[in-house]
Amino acid sequence: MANGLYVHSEIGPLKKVCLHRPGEELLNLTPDDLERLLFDDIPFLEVAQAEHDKFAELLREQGVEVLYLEKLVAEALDAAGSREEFTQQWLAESGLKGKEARAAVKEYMDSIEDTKAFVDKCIAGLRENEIDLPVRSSSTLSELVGADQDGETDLLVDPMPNTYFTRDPFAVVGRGVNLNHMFSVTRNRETLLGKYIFRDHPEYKDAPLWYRRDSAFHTEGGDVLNINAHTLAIGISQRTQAAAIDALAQNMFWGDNAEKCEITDIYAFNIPVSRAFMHLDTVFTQIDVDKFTIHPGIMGTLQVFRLTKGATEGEVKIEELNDTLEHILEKATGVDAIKLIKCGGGDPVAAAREQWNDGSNTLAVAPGKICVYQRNSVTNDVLYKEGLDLIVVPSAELSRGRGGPRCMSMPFEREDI
Ligand SMILES: NC(=O)NCCC[C@H](N)C(=O)O
Repeated sequence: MANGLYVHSEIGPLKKVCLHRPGEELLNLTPDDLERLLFDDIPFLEVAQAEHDKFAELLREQGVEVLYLEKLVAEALDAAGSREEFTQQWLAESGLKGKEARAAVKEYMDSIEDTKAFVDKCIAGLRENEIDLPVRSSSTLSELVGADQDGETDLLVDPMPNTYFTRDPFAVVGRGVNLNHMFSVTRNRETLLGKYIFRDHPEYKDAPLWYRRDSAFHTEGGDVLNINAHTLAIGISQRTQAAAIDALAQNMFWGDNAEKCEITDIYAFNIPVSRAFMHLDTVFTQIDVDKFTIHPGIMGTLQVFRLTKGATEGEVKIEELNDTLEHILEKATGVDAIKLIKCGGGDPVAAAREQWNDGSNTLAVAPGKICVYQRNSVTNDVLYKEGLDLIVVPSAELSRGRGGPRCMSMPFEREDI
């Protein structure tokens, strides 16, 4: 069994990370589709790519091996001969209406010889004017009513513009993976990419899954923080339902792969439901052994629960922790004194503005050494003063998707601390 996954913390020296360079999917964003596709503005692709290339280069300079998601998927499909199966599933989840349209898109996708180019196209989406669609057969009501009902759109298949936020469709925990069922229909298609990597890729196949994309409840990787080998923090948020955490705990403690799972304690943080706070990592990330960045807006309002394995088959114990966040984190991490560093330096206006552009969303490449967005200058000054080593990522265009360095990365391997 091949499985090159190993993540036991948020801050251990980063060895391998999975990214996606934003591609033509961003050229298929139009103002009318922004809200549905979970964007707030249309990034300028050329600049977004240059910023992303810089992010990758900065990571490589730190000795991190950068893996590209689309390449991994292509390698997985080629290695296992599973491109046909993938295509069928991608088509089934593409929102295409009618047999004829589906057959025409299938023919077009099959004609792309190179598997990497095919995966890029699956992510980019398809415009109506890209293929010769057969005249509508009028054989189904949905074809007759068509776009008028769904709102005008010139897209035949939606793009997956959020793919560069590799943090969310799956999350590596220990030596296994939460393969998520995501909150939105549009983003849930990204989990298909993960399904084939962790099933078919020569280096990452047969990964034990702690969560499955066909689960009933939704959860996303931005809510998952690896505190240590045995402790997981997870947000109850707009994107992760409490019921998904119940299911995850059940799988980790009692599921088919439970003997491979090292997690014994799951801390569930109930954060306010809003677009600005969509995931736990938009308000809270670990940056050093004893330090976290935090959006001050959530302090004092947090309800926290601890889930542990019960004594009888299938039992999960749940206790509510009534203590300060610092004390709860001290207990979770085993560190004597935890320091919470406020985004925006405590100024509510700077905090709200910089949190909107992911001031609390940092990626650690080692304890105390973190990637941050350049634009969050107030928060970055505070972090410098606290002694952190900052790797500054240009962010004028990347930030328009509402995700920061942590959102744009999924660690596959970290050294233990
Ligand atoms: N972990 C994260 O906070 N990811 C950012 C995701 C942004 C994306 N536009 C979304 O709404 O899902």
